[in-house]
Amino acid sequence: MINSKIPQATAKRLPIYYRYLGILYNSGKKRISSTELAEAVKVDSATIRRDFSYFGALGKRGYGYDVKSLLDFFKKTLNQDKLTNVALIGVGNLGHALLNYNFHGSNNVRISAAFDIDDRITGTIQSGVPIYPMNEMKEQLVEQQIEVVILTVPSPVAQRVTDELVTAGIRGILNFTPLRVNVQDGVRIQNVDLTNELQTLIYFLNHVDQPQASTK
Ligand SMILES: NC(=O)c1ccc[n+]([C@@H]2O[C@H](COP(=O)([O-])OP(=O)(O)OC[C@H]3O[C@@H](n4cnc5c(N)ncnc54)[C@H](O)[C@@H]3O)[C@@H](O)[C@H]2O)c1
Repeated sequence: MINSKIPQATAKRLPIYYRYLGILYNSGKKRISSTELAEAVKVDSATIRRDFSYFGALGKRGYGYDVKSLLDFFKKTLNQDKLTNVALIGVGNLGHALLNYNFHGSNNVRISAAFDIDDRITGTIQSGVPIYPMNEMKEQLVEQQIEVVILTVPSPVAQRVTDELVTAGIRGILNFTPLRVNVQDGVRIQNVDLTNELQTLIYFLNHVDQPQASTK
């Protein structure tokens, strides 16, 4: 279980380590040094050692890391040893794309239910996932034991829908809307904003990674 004192930046790197360890394991590799791991995941080895130190002794000095035990450890820590059903709220342009993708790369996370107010799509099945009307949301979330949702509704309704989700017992929201929604303690929000990411990239290109002026 991830300790709540673990920094957000460390928690965000865990899936990267987990994914790469899976690739290594499938290719037959048994052991890896922190330097090799650092080169592969593009995270410096001091950061990797610090990240791993939050979980106690995961490797041995001079030996490196045992790939299988590290993989098993992260699998458990990231809850990848069991299937997690998530719900999608708002099946518009972005919602359809996410339904279509449905985390094909992961065996352990899937969208099992989606919700919308548009009666042209409620009652249908899209990409293998049933779309329910919002008035069935609470009942379905409880029945399917869903605690995590992906929020892709228009921003003007995002707070109202979030309040409904929290009342229905949701504990985690992956928020794609531009609104920074408010929730009570105990509910975790992870914001995803492609515009921000793109603006940050463009900022770095223009201010930090400026190519040297040509001397010709
Ligand atoms: N984070 C990102 O990078 C990113 C990228 C694109 C879009 N977005 C955001 O994602 C959201 C969805 O964008 P889109 O282009 O798919 O919009 P869209 O209008 O195509 O889809 C919104 C869907 O939500 C449904 N909806 C409206 N009110 C609802 C309610 N109260 N309850 C449930 N469903 C409701 C609509 O019927 C529609 O199907 C917007 O907030 C948009 O700003 C974020």
